[in-house]
Amino acid sequence: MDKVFSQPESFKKTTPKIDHVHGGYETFQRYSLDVARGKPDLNEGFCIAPEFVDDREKDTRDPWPMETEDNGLVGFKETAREYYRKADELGRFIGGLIAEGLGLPSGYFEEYFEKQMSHCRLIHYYGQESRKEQEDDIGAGLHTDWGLITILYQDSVGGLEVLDKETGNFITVPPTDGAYVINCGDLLSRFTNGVYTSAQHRVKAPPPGVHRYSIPYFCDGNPSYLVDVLPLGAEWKEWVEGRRGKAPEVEKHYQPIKAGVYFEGKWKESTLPSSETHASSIAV
Ligand SMILES: O=C(O)CCC(=O)C(=O)O
Ligand SMILES: [Fe+2]
Repeated sequence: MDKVFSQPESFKKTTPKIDHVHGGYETFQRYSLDVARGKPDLNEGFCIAPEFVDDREKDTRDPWPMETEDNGLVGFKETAREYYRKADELGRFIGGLIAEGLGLPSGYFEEYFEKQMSHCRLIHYYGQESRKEQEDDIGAGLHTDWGLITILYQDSVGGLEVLDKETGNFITVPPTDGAYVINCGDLLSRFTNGVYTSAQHRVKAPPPGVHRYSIPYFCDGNPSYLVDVLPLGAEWKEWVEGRRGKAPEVEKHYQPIKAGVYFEGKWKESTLPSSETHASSIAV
């Protein structure tokens, strides 16, 4: 992954991410996941979207960066595609387990996963060497993930923390060899009427000179899928399995929303206008 990010800026910008749908290179400090904090996150990314993997959109543009012996990227596309597909499979499998755990048929979330708009981000965190390290240097601001679940790989540097809502303390999520972190996202929370909560988490920036890499795969669902609160209560299981009849009345904490609409809204609120805008504010 370091090979991707060590390319010259001009090269990285040949495949820019331009909107919430497509993938591509995301410049340093593009996002500010903690909207209230309002400071840019100290990371850059490369976002792999469906069109990078299955040519679904029949876009003639090759979204992948050029691979040459000189730039060391030969094999990047193939490896990244393979990773995306495997993560997608794992997400569906875990989705099946979650459905079963909720007393639903294991295929309950299949329609959600069908042609889903998943994004896999390769993330590179780094502190700014020109600046003194600051206590509040944040690699990724406090946030919840947006989709059903996230499958997160992190390297051995550490820095991921989850907020304990009861105490207000942060709990570190140490890197564990051979293990993924699975996050429950906002849409799973909405499906379960808040019974499952999407935990707030953040990433502390590594100290100057240290580089951290992670790969979250976000199961963000089919954009047209209407996410609605599963009807909880005694009749719940029966109603969902039969998919018929009127759902038992429950007090919904969330209104139905299309997965794509939710995702677009969250992306827009977390994205800064452009890295250039912020370059001036952090240069001092
Ligand atoms: O890099 C990490 O460990 C977590 C990243 C994350 O939370 C996110 O991108 O949503
Ligand atoms: Fe996250």
